[in-house]
Amino acid sequence: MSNRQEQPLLNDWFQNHGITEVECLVSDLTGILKGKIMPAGKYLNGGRPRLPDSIFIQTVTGGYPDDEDIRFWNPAERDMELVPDANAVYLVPWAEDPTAQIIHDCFYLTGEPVELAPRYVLKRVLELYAARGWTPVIAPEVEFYLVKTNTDSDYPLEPPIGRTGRQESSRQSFSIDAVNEFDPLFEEMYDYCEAMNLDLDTLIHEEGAGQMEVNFQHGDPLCLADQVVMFKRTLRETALRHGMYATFMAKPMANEPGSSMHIHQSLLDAKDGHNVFADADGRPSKLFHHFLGGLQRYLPSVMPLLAPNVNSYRRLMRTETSGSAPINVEWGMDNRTVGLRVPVSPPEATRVENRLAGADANPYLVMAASLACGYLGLMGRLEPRPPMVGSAWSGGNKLPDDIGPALDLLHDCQPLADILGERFIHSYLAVKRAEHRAYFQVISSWEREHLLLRV
Ligand SMILES: NC(=O)CC[C@H](N)C(=O)O
Repeated sequence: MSNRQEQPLLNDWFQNHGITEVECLVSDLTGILKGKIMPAGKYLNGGRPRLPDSIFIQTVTGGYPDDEDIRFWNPAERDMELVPDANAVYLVPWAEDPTAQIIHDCFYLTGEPVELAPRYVLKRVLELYAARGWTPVIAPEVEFYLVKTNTDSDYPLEPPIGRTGRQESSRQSFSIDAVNEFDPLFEEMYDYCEAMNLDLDTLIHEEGAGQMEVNFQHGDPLCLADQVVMFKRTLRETALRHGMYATFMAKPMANEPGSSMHIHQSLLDAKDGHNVFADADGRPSKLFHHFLGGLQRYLPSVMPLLAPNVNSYRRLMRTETSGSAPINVEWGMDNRTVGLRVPVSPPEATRVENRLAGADANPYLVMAASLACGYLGLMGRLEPRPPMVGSAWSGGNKLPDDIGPALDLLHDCQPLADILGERFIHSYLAVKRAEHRAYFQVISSWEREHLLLRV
């Protein structure tokens, strides 16, 4: 069954698959799936689970920010009703009893949507585009590492053991055999993804030891953000079944490159479906340049959504092991040293690849943030700087180099708050600042190593 089904088909779909249980899912700010499990019968009879809106002000460690700002923006823990999106209904292919997993939208009992929900933040940006007669198209690429299981957080992660019984010890970019080391795992991953109608395009080996990348077929941003969320869950589960972990941390190992979530973006005319990023003569259009101008102007301010953790900025630091992680918001044709790569393509596929986001980011928020920056460029008719020809590495880091300064930039950018939602931005800032404080309370091995007997 296609994921683009209509609500009345839900009953039929449940019946065809003999569904007995439903997992009602909502992505929190981090991308962690929160929700409730229900018997299918109750669900089909109209039973709708409720959750408090505080799931959207929860930190990754399960705490809540404790400051004035958050109390102002979230004065009560209000109940929300979870409403299924009939286009986001998937099987749980690994479940013993036939189980559905359904992505839900959140509404207050008074009927208004909950502005704090990442999926809603993306929806409101898409509505702005729809009001102008434009349909954004996105193709995400997600990198990840397979690693040995690791149950003691004090120990660094290690590459897993493949079919040969060995660990990778050198760069194996694009090697088919290095992917096949994990054949049984990937066979199962493909089976699961097929059962869930996740539209994977390609799988490749990336630069790092045990690092892979999957590309998704381009399409509707909301549908693709749902798919990335479901893919992450599916892969983590598959890896566990094969005695490994799959991790989407942005920089899981100090001596290996980080993992990104690149997103290719184009814009269609909603009426006739033509790509408005190309002119009639096939050349990149004025709109394309304004979109790029918006990305250049506003991406530094939206970094906390693309690089949401302390760990995310370790990926973006230029070192011998940083690989091709970008450190700037320059653009260029067919150039992987810039943050905004414009691939050589036929006019109908004219697009920009935003290479800034880490694999650790929430896909709803990455797409919302990037499209919001482009939208501001379109509205303000911003012009980009001239394209970068050749290497952009030497220009220095043009992006915030840590989550703290990144949060300050987001705080100071009113145009982004107007688009993404004032209440969302303030809650997000409070949650991220609380996480940053919690991180600072941990004394690291570096401090014990270098400061213990020297200062
Ligand atoms: N294929 C690539 O471009 C590698 C990207 C790199 N791993 C990053 O983190 O950005």
